[in-house]
Parts: sequence; C-alpha cells; structure tokens
Amino acid sequence: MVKHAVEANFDGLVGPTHNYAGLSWGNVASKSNVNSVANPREAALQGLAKMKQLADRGYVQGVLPPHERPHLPTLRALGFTGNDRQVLEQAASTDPSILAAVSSASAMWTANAATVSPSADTKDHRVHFTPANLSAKFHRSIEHRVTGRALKAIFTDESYFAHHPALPSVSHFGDEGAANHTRLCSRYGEPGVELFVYGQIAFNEQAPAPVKYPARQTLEASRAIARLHGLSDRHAVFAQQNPAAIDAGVFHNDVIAVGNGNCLFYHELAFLEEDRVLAELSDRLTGAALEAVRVSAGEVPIEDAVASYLFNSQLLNTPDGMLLAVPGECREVPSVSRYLDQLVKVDGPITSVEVFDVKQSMRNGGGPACLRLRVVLNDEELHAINRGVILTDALYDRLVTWVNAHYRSELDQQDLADPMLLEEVRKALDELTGILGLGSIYDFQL
Ligand SMILES: N=C(N)NCCC[C@H](NC(=O)CCC(=O)O)C(=O)O
Repeated sequence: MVKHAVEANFDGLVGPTHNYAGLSWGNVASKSNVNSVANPREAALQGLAKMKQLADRGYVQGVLPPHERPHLPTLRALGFTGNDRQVLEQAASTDPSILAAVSSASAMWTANAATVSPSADTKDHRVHFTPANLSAKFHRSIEHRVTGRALKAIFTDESYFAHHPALPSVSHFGDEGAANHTRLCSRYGEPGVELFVYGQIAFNEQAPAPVKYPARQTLEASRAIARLHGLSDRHAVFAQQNPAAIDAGVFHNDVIAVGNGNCLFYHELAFLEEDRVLAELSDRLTGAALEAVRVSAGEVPIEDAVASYLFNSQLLNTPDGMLLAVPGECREVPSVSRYLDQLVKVDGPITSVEVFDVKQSMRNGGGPACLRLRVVLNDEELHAINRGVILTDALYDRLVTWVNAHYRSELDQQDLADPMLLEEVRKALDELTGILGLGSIYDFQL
C-alpha cells in the first residue's frame, strides 16, 4: 500500500564564521567575491527568513546546525601545536589559507550534506543517508563527520533510518551529495526514480571530462551510493553532466537543473546525453508522465543561468501547480527575468515564482536550493524524527534571538585568527545544540 509522504526541507543554519575566502575554484561567485567583508548575522537571518516563509506556507521545514569553525582538531592534525590561541596564531602567521579553509561556514549548503533515498525506493524500506565526502575541496572535506552525527541525532530510530559513513575520501569517489541527485516520482510516497548526475568517470581516462574546472562527482561514487542505499536498477538513472557546463561554472548539477514530482526543469546544456537521460527517466517513472521543462541557450545563455542561479531554485508542490522559489538575482538578469515571466504564462507544470533574498550566501555560490537538503518522509517516519529541529514560530523567534546575540555583523579574513571568535562560536553552538535538542555533536562537546 502506498503511504502518504511529504518532502521535508532541512536548511543549513549559516554559521557565525561565514566569510568570503575564495576557496572554490570552479565556483565563479566564490572566486569573484574573495576578500569581501561578510556579514554573518545578515546571512543567518536571510536563511532563517527563507525557512520561515516556506514554513508559513505549510511546508515541513527543518534546521541543520552549523559546524564548529575554525576547526582546531584539523589544525592540530596538520601539525599546529599548543593551546587554542597558539594554534590559531601559528596557522594565521605561517599559512593563512589553511586557517581560512578550516574556518569556512560552508556546511550551510546542506544540498551537499548527504544523499538521501526515501524508504519507498530502497530495498529494506528504510530512509538511507550517506554524508557526502566533499573530497574535491579541502575546506568541505572536513564536514562529513559532524554532518553524520547531526543526521543521526535527528533521524535516530534505526527501524526507519539507515546511516552510512561517507565514501572513501579520494578523488575516485568524489561525492557532493544531493546537489547531484534528483528524485522524480508521481507522489512522494510512491516509488520514484533517482537521477544521479556525475562530472567524470574516474577509472576511464578516455571518457569525456571538463578541461578548465574540476568535476567534483564521479560515476563510481554515484554508483556506490545507489548500491549502499539498496536501489534497484529500475529506481536509478545515471547521467553525465555536460563537461562544457562545468567549464562554464556549473560545479554542481543543481546549478543547471532541478526536479520535483514528475517535473524536470533543466537547461539544454545540462546533460551530455540528454535524449537518453529523458528516455530512461520516462521509462522508469511510474504513475505519471515525465514533464520535461527544457530551457534553451537562446532563451537563457548558460552564463546568465550561472550568474542568476535560475536553476538553483526550489521546486515545490502547491495545491495548484508547482512553485519555483528563486534567488533575487534572477530578477537582476534580463534574460532570466523575461524567461520567468513567460514560464508562468504557458500552460506548464510550474505555475508560480517567488523571490528569496539569500544574497550573503549567493556571493559564495549558494542559492536557495544549495541551502536545503530534501528528505521525503512518510507519516510514521516524520513522527519518528527528533522534532526539536522542525521550524515553528517559537523556534524561529528563538533562533533569531540566538543569532542576534552571538553573531558579528562584519567578518573579514583577519578576524579568523581572533581567539575571541572561536570562543564566541563554541558558546553559541553549545547553546544551539540545547535549543535544537541534539545532544553533543561537536568535537569540543565530546
Ligand atoms: N550548489 C550547491 N549545492 N552548493 C553550493 C556550494 C557553494 C560552496 N562555496 C564555497 O565553499 C565558497 C567558500 C568561500 O569561497 O569562502 C562550494 O563551492 O562548495
């Protein structure tokens, strides 16, 4: 029997060290805003406002906590010694790039936290989670342990939830999580088809690959996750990202495509074998016909898609059609703004557009869709999770007060060495795990 299920969105709460360090080669926004002064307080409030707007519309909205940054255990593992203050001082004076990397608030982009397969798709009928190793970027490769702890603290009941460790952290198994994974279905509780998008095949040097920017996800990683999650061949489709798109700044598939229900909204340059991908999706999708909304380069040049983050939008069900939740930048790029006006006029699956201001995150290459991890849960599973992370009016108010009490409104690269910042972060996070009812998840709490 098909169970009733919903799509819950778990947004990453922006951490107190949000800054612009230019850490992501291949991510155009990250590189072009390097050394700008960041406003962590505004960033966190923008993220919370997005969560609140969606919760108010009736969507199940959860919160995933930020990570402890700067991450002193990583600095110590790299040979910096002494007390916390001395470790920070040494790192800042001998290798400020390493200090910047271990200070990034990049865990906010929870579309990269994990890959999640709903119970309707998996062999053992549990929801499966694999934190992404994010091995392509050092600053992100240190996220998966704490991400795994946070997910286990929320999805605790093993009769419903299965947790796998991240894949081996090497380039052959580079995995960026849900940003390269889309699930299509007729209704959320029905078995769906999971689309895994990869940038290159690690064990085949002859296969097509980008030449300018790195491909972060491999086919080998995507296949391993499908195996671990117990997906049958009928539930999975593997597609290679167009290398030309990666070289144009599309470092994750969610910068050029987004899917929901039976709808795939994508740019014509998204996939290397577009026809085969669409045919396989159509063939494996049961209970509904695939609605492919294809955007041509004539309508929106790929550079405009990257600049506006049109496809890094959330595609959500409403009682009458689907809502596209776009970043504000979409209204600043003329081709995209025009396209959106047309989109809701034609008789297609996407019937409304709403704009969200997440500018602080966008300047590091993270739009609305980067900030959320989707978890499809049936009624029993939803009941079984730790409810402390579900956004209510009361939790929203509490988190806004918490941000205003603990976050700075200016942060630049020099501030990262300030021992006071580390203390502020630990105090704030210790309070946060109490607010969210997570127990101890950070290294400084263990
Ligand atoms: N598309 C998705 N799902 N996520 C966006 C992640 C942005 C992130 N930016 C950064 O990590 C920049 C940090 C800095 O430069 O300070 C990244 O490149 O991994």
